[in-house]
Amino acid sequence: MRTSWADMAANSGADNAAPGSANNRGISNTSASARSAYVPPHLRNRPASSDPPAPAYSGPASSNDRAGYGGPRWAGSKNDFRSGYGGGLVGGLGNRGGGWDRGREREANPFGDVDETEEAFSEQESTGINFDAYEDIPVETSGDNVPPSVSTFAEIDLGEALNQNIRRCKYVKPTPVQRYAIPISLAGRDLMACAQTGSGKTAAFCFPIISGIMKGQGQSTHRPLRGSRTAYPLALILSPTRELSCQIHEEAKKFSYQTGVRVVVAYGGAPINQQLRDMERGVDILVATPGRLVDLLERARVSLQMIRYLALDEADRMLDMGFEPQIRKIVEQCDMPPQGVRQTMLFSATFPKEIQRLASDFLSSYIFLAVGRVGSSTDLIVQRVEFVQESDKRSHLMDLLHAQRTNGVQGKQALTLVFVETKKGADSLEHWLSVNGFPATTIHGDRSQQEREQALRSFKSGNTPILVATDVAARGLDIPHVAHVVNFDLPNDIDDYVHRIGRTGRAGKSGLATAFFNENNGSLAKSLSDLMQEANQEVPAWLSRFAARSYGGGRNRRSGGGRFGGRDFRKDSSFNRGGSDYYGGGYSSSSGLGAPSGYGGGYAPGVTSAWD
Ligand SMILES: Nc1ncnc2c1ncn2[C@@H]1O[C@H](COP(=O)(O)OP(=O)(O)OP(=O)(O)O)[C@@H](O)[C@H]1O
Repeated sequence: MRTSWADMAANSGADNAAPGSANNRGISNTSASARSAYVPPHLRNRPASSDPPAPAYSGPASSNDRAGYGGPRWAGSKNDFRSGYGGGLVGGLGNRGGGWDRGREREANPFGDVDETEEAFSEQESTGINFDAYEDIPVETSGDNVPPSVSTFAEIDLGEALNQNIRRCKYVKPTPVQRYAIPISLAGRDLMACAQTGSGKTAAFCFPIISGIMKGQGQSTHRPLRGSRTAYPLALILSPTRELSCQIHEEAKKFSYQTGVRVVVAYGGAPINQQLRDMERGVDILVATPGRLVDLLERARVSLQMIRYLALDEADRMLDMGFEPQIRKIVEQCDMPPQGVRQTMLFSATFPKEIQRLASDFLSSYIFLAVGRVGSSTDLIVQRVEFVQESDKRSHLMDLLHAQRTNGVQGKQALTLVFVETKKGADSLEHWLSVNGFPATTIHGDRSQQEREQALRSFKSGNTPILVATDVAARGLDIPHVAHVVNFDLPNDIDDYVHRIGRTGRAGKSGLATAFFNENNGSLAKSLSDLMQEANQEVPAWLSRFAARSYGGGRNRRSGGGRFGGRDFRKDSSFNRGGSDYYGGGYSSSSGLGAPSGYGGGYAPGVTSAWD
C-alpha cells in the first residue's frame, strides 16, 4: 500500500533525523600554505620540553611473518596484538598526544566546535544508533590462525590519541566488522572483508592503519627529507569515486586528529596543484581515486615504495573490469612493495567469487571475513518492489513523493535518493521534478566536479531534498538522514542494487527502499527475489512468478544456497584446479554453524587468476 510506504519513509525520516550523528558536524578547513620539510609523525608536535621520544617498538616477531622477502615486516604491522596489552607500546603511544604543527601550519580541528567533554561523550546513547541491530549477525572467518575478535574498543591497543578521537566520534562500541577486522589487521594479517552497507567498514580499515603508523616510528626516518618533491606515503587507500575518496579523507582526518598522522586526498576533476601542495607538506596516508593516482605516479610526484598498508574500499568494484588495469598498474607495476611485505586490506559489502579470485593476487595468506551473508542487504532496510510500466514511472514517483511530504516531519520532504540508469535520464527527471514543485538536483558523470560537490552539499543540507543519481552515487556515500532510496530504473546487477539501497538504513538506523520493476528487469527477478527473502522482506507473488520464469540472468553471483553458505572462494572446489590446495588452514564461525574440517595448508602463491 502506498500510504504505508509513505508512513515508513516518514518514520524512517524521523528516525534518521536523530541529532548528533558523527557525520553531521562541520569540518573546518585548513590551513596556511606554508611549505615545510617532511617531519615523521613521531616527531611532530613534540612539546618544547625535553620529553624523551617514545621508544621505537622492537617487540616480538609476529607469527604471521611471510618468509622470503629478506627482511622483517614493518614494525607497525608486526605486533602480535595479544602481546600489545599492557606492554611497553601503550606507554609510548600515550606520549603522542599532539597533532602536526609545522611552521605556520596548524592542524585544523575536524570536529569543529563539538564539545569534547566526557558529558558530551555520554550523550552518545541518544544518537539514535541501534547497536543491537547488529548483535546476532552471523560472522564467518576463514584462513590460518585467525586472531580472536574483541567486544570493546578498550580491548584493542589503538593508542590514546586515536581512542580519544573514537570517543569524539561518539562510537561507543565497535560494530561487528570492526570487532573482527581491527584485531586481524593489527596482527599484521592481510584481509578480505565483506560486511553490509553502513556497518562501519571505513573505521575498520582506518583504525589499524593510523594505529600502525603511530607505532611505526622507526621506519619513517628512511623517508626522504627536505627538498624532495616526491611524496612517500606509508599507506594508500583507494576508492572508486571522487566523492567517496573525499568522504574517506574527512573520516580519516577525524580519526587521526592529534595523532601526528597526516592524511591527504587526491582525486580527479579537482585542481591538481592544490593536491600537490598538500602532499609536499607531508603525507602519511594518501586517499586517492585510481586515475588521479596514476597521473601523480607518472609525474613522479608520488612514490609507493614506502607503502606498508594498502586498503581498497569497494574492492570488488575496484577489481571489476573498468578499474582492474589501473589497479594492477598501481599495485603491481610501480614501486609498491609486493604482497607479503605490505599489508593489504580489501573491503566491500559484495564480493563475487570471480572477483575474490582476482583479488587473491594482491593478498598473502589472508583471512576472509564475512559479516552477514556475502552480498546481502541489511534487514534494517524495508524493501518494496512495485510493478510499474516505463510510461507510468514519473507519476508513480510523484505519488510517492506527495505521500512522503504529507506524512513527513512538519510537511518537509524526507531526503530521497532516486537512482536512474543514464545521465540524460537523470537530468530530465530532475528537471521534471523541479518544475513540478519538488526541488531536486543531480549527480552523474557528465557534471563538473564542482557541480557534483555542490549537488551533494545541497542534498545533505536538505535544500534540495531529492537527489537524482546514476551509479556514481551508489557506493560508499554516507549521507545522514536519507530516508528513502528509489530505484526508478533497476540496475542489471544485483550487487549494484545492494549498494544503492545501502545509502539508507545505515549505522543501525532503519530505511526504506522502493524499486520500480517491469518486464525489462526480468533478468534481475530471481536474484532480487532471493535477496529480499534473505533479508526477511515480503516478496510479491508476481515477482516470485517472474523469478520462477527467469533462468539465471542478472549476474546472479549468489551460490551455495542457505543463509550462510558459499563465501570464501577458496572453499569452492570449482576454483581448486589441478589439485592445488587453495585453502589457508583453519576455519571458524562465530555463529556456531558447523565448521568444515580438513582445510589444510596455505594458499598456493603460484596460482594465477583466471582473468590474467
Ligand atoms: N562503532 C561505531 N559506532 C557508531 N557509529 C559508527 C561506528 N562505526 C561507524 N559508525 C558510523 O556508521 C556510519 C557508516 O559507516 P561507514 O560509512 O564506514 O559504512 P560502510 O560499511 O563503509 O558502508 P558502505 O558499504 O555503504 O560503504 C558512519 O556514519 C559512521 O560514522
